[in-house]
Amino acid sequence: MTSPKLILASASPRRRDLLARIGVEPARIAPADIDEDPLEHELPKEYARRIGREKALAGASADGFVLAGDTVVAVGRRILPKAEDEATARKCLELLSGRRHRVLSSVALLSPDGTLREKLNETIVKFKRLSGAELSSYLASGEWEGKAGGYAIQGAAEGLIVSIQGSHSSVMGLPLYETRALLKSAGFAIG
Ligand SMILES: Cc1cn([C@H]2C[C@H](O)[C@@H](COP(=O)(O)OP(=O)(O)OP(=O)(O)O)O2)c(=O)[nH]c1=O
Repeated sequence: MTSPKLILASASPRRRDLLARIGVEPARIAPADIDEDPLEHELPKEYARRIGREKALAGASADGFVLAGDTVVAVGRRILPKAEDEATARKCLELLSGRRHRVLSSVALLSPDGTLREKLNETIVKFKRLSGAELSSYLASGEWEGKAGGYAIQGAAEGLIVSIQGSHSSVMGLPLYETRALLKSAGFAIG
């Protein structure tokens, strides 16, 4: 009998690269097309958990494990958007400048028998106070595009980050410690 395969329900190339670091190669990539709008009054942690879960459930498959995740940048109870344009990225970065914020990354794993397991990582990131020139130069890099909170730690933004308390992989999109633990507890063979 062949062991069940892994389906990654994510369009994010970063999640694929991060998984490869722990020796996991998905057999298939099947991005979930779900409504990612937060519910009214939904708290950031609840939102991250719900979206991770919904992505995994949308990819439900009888012949494999389905792995999904969601990364949310939050300031207090406020969920920052994914920056799709420069004005949104600027607003996010002005808000993050000189202060701490939370990055919440959920990971959800659906087993072939229908069992859903999930974990959430919370990491605190602190940005330096950004000067006008720093802000403009970061915006010109375009690295913020499609990123939650308008920055990508895996690029130039790391030069503007004073500290990170928690998990670097989580800020990038997939908390590897939690992901490995979930896969192990579900009985998925990790190399
Ligand atoms: C804060 C931060 C976010 N991000 C990215 C990770 C996620 O791709 C994105 C948050 O959006 P997500 O909805 O978590 O992921 P996605 O849209 O890329 O992929 P899919 O929904 O198909 O799984 O922001 C970084 O790459 N680096 C960072 O430092």
